[in-house]
Amino acid sequence: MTISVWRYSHLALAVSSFLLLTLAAVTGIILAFQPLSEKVLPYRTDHFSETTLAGTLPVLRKQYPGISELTVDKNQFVQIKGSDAEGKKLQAYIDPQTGSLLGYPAPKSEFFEWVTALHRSLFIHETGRFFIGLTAFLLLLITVSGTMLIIQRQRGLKRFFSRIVRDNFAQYYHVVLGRLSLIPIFIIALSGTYLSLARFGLIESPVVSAEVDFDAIKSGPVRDPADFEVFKKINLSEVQTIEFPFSEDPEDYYTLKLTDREITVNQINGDILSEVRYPTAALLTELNLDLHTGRTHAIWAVILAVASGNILFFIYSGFAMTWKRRANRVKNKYTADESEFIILVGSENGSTFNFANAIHKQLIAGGRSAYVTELNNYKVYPKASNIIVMAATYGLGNPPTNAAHFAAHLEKHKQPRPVRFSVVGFGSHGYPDFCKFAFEVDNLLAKQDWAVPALEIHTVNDKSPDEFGQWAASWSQHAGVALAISSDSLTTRHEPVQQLTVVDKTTVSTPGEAFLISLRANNPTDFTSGDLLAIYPANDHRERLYSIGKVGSNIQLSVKLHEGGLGSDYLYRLNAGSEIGARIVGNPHFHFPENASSVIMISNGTGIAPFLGMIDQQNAPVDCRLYCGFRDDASFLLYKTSIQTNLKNGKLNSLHIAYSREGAREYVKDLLARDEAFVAETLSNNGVIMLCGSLAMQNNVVALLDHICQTRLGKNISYFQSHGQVLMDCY
Ligand SMILES: Cc1cc2nc3c(=O)[nH]c(=O)nc-3n(C[C@H](O)[C@H](O)[C@H](O)COP(=O)(O)O)c2cc1C
Repeated sequence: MTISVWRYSHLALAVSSFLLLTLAAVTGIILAFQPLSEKVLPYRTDHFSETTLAGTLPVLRKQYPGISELTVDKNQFVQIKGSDAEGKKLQAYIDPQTGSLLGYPAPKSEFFEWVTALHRSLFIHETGRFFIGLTAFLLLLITVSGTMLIIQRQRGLKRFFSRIVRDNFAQYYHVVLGRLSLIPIFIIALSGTYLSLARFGLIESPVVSAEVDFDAIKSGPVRDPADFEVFKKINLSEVQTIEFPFSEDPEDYYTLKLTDREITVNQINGDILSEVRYPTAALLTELNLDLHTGRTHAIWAVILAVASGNILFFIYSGFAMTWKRRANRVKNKYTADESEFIILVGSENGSTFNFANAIHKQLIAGGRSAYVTELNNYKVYPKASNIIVMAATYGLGNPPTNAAHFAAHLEKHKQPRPVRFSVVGFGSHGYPDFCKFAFEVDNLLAKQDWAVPALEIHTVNDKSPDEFGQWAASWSQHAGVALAISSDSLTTRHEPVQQLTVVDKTTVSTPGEAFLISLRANNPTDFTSGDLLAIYPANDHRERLYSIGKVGSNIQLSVKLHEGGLGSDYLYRLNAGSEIGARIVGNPHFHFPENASSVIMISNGTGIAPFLGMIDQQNAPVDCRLYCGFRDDASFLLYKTSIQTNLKNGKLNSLHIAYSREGAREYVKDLLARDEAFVAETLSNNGVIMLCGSLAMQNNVVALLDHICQTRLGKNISYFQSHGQVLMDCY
């Protein structure tokens, strides 16, 4: 089944149930505190679980001759009912072994009663119960469709719990929390559905009662109840209620309502008079009540409260995601048939529409007829001279939902005249199949006899406005259409910045060299090596990202000073003590692996920055090796001291340097080619390879790694990428 079916079902179910689901979740959170508030009462005794009926019933009957009933509640509090020595009504919690009085039951909390009624029936009796039952069932379906979506997103059940790439807050936590609370929410939904079905008689749960044959009741021999075999065998923890004999007559007997059966016992000789097991449906009803209310275990009650809280978060984040998707849709001024420029978009979460809109607006403003639509709507465009495809990639290099039928439509609809085309792929290097779908679209278009390639395919990593700007500039030149795309309209709004103070900065003698700058967050902040620091050099939309090395508790960046470079120039002009506003962006896909025993770090140039921090942070016995490339020995000098210290103290096991402009004039790839066997061994022993630096280096190294993987391990590199064994953060 395609992702769209599950997504639309998930959304439709959520939309149809969100009001009642919100109410049920809020009341559910409150009600989870009811068992917690009861469990703290001091009526539970330490020896409860070792007490048998033989040890308690004779004691109680002697101490309270007017006792008529004993109940054990879900908190394991023992309560008796009857009359006291003066014949007054008695209802109290007691210690089952000594019979001593522990306290009197308080009247039920009106607040909890009120919330329970709202939770169960919305105060409208059976109608309300029906709607609440329906909501529980819809929640069950939402859980199933959500699970299917996670399986598809994670590309298989096996990787259900593997790393999630962070796209945006709502989406990331919708999935992360969804995975964590899946089982409790499934249980809440299933038990709620079951209880409603039982309540409406759709699951029959007949009340059974033991039948006693009065003719068979014997009046002897008289035995001490403490010696009754049946009482010796039954523990208090198995008891729900015990009805005591009304008088001393043999015809009056004990009725033991246990958790799984009902037994009647002759009060004279301890014979079992009758025994009947409860039907499975009744046992299941009890189990579902326990699971749905958390009344038996405090920890489970807390889990239910947290899971109900998560349901509220899912409602918020689910709608936030949907809103974002819809907000980016387009309004067309011209029809498809009258437009010269056709922009076809493949987008799952809507951000690619943002880019398409920017181009669309510019074309319209320039007096051109342009039309934007989804790739699935592809058809014949009689007046088209240019087609631009902007396509994201999802899952196993799959098309987004709104592009899934493009290939079939393309086969069917031939354009009547030559049309120039250009494909822009939107993707993320965090995924193994970078922009795969866009490449497929490019290939498919290239095969059409009417299609004339205008440009080579362009890719945009992580919605980079700069990379998109590069494509826009090339395309506008090629198509002879003026475009002025401001990154303002493309940069997604960023979260508030925080203040950092410059601790230290090295100097350079000429532009083109790199420098190190260390910053300290003014307020405590959680970050680690591999995260990114976003700075805003001109205090406007323009954002520059740098890979962080956490050295000590400081943020250390390694920056190449570009002449006139916005970010590098800004950072270089800072002095110790200066304050800047910046934002730490979590980049979990490039954190040092938690469980690997060996890690190969590969970098070129300033890509060494996160590794300096990762090496510095080492305190576990991980075999860390660094392969790095520089122009010459002078470029390496900046990092030499700290690396040599870490080599000496054992945090780094070995260092391999390639100089491209002196000595053997080689690249980091050449070093790896020499150590091919070791690279293969690292991967086959579940080690991890991390790459940081330029995309050119990444391309060369990935090609080599793929060759090593295929020849020595019989697998493609994508196998190791999807198992989190090859991590990349290149730019
Ligand atoms: C669940 C998920 C899977 C993704 N899979 C890939 C992938 O396989 N290859 C890739 O290059 N990008 C992948 N991406 C990144 C998206 O293609 C990228 O963020 C794109 O800009 C999103 O565009 P949209 O908001 O228009 O859907 C994935 C993103 C998500 C959330």
